[in-house]
Formats: sequence, C-alpha cells, structure tokens
Amino acid sequence: MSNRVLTVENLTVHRDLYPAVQDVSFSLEAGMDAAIVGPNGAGKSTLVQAILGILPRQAGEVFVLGEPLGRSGQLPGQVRQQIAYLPQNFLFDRRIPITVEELVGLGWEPLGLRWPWTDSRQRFLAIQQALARVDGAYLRSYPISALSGGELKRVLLAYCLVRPRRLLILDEALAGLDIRSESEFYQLLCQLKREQGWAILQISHDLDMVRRHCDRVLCLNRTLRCQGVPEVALAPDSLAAAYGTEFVRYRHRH
Ligand SMILES: Nc1ncnc2c1ncn2[C@@H]1O[C@H](COP(=O)(O)OP(=O)(O)OP(=O)(O)O)[C@@H](O)[C@H]1O
Repeated sequence: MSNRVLTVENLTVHRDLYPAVQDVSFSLEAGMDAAIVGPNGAGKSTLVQAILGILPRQAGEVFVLGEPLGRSGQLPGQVRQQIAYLPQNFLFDRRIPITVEELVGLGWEPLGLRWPWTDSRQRFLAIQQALARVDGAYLRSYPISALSGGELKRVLLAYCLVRPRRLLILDEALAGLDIRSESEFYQLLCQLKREQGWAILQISHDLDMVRRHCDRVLCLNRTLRCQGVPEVALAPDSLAAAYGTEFVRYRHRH
C-alpha cells in the first residue's frame, strides 16, 4: 500500500478574479507533519479550502489517498471519512444545548443511511476512547458551554480522532491556547502521527513551533516560495523569499 496520503499538482485557485494560490505542487506521506507558513493574505487558507473541496480550483489536481478530488469537491465517502479538519474558528454558538459526548459523536457518524440504533455500543466505546485519548474522559457529560478554550480544543481533537483517519488538516487551530496547553496538544498530535500514521497539514504563524514539531515546511506567498525540512525552509533566505527581507531582519533583531 502506498504511503502517499495527499498529492497536490499545479493547483491554482482564484479569489474573485485573481489567483490567490498559483501553480502549487507538493505531496504528503503518512506520518508526516507539514506546516504551511507565509504572511497574511498569502493564500494559506485558500489552499487548504481548495484541498478540502470547499473552494473550486481553476487548474491542477488534488488526490487524497489516491482518489482524485472532483471539480465540485467530490470524493468517495470512504476517503472523505478519513479526513479530519479543524478550522481556524470553530464558529458555533456555544450556548446550544449539546454535551461533549454528543459533539464528539458527530465525528463518529458513518456517512450514508443506516438505522439509528445500529452500532450504538461501538459508538459509545469510540467516544469514550477518543475522550480518554485527549485526557478528556471527565468532560463527557459537560455541556460545551462549560468548557475552557483549551478544553474545547481537546474535545474538537477527540471529534477528529473518534474514527480512524489518515489526514488531519488544522487551520491555526491552536491559536488562543496558552503555552502549556499548546505544548500538550502538540505532544498528543505527535503520538497520533506515530501510532496511527496520520499525515498532518497545518497552517501556522508560529515559526518556532513549526521548527520544533514539523518535519516539512511549505513557504507560501501565492506560489510556493520553497519547501523542505525546517532547517532549509526556515533558513533566512527562504523566509525572505516568502515574507520579504524586512521580516527576516526583524526576526534576527529579536
Ligand atoms: N471570502 C473571500 N472573498 C474574496 N477574497 C478573499 C476571501 N477570503 C480571502 N480572500 C483573499 O484571498 C487572498 C488569500 O487569502 P487567505 O485567507 O487564503 O490568506 P491567508 O494566508 O490564509 O491569510 P491569513 O494569514 O491572514 O489568515 C487574500 O488576498 C484575501 O484578501
């Protein structure tokens, strides 16, 4: 079985009438944690949304687990189920009366029609295990309105891992976490990557975190300015290509 989880070939995506992402190519293997970095407006979210099939593309191809992403974002159900996505702002009204268990259970529901009472034991166990995995077993019957920001992020990760996945996409998902919660979250991601062979694609502005935790970096500024291991892709020359020379001088002064 191939280890290739994601392939992006010559992808171009327009916002309004201009290319926000142009001619981008890269691939991700199982067990790889890749960061997309670049200045504001560089096209990072646009790229991720096109890979998820949320935004249409003007040119290029995307393959997830070897299956081509359709022009309108279609993928076979069994492939789509293996992708988990944590957006930048998981926007919902936290006052809605839903418990942690119910929220995590939404991630478990298989696609397609089924009788509501089938697999209920499996579902219950999967939710329990996912919550235990993020040290959140005690949160099971909490209403989501009662969670702190860090607890909510852990619960959302449980939502992602409640069924087996191959690709996890994070869009600045850790923004707002304190240093300790962020570090714990990364340790957990690292374990999941090793144990379950997840490929992780994450957008981040935290270059120090990327240097510490990621094994591949994509420097984007509309086009891919460079890609490689952090030592290469985060070297001053590569950063200057993505962010401009002023940014690199600023980072060196601090
Ligand atoms: N809904 C939209 N409609 C039209 N243009 C948009 C929309 N969202 C973003 N854009 C434009 O697309 C370009 C890329 O934006 P995008 O959000 O992908 O960048 P980003 O790298 O994720 O930025 P940031 O780091 O600020 O989150 C920008 O020029 C932005 O103004």
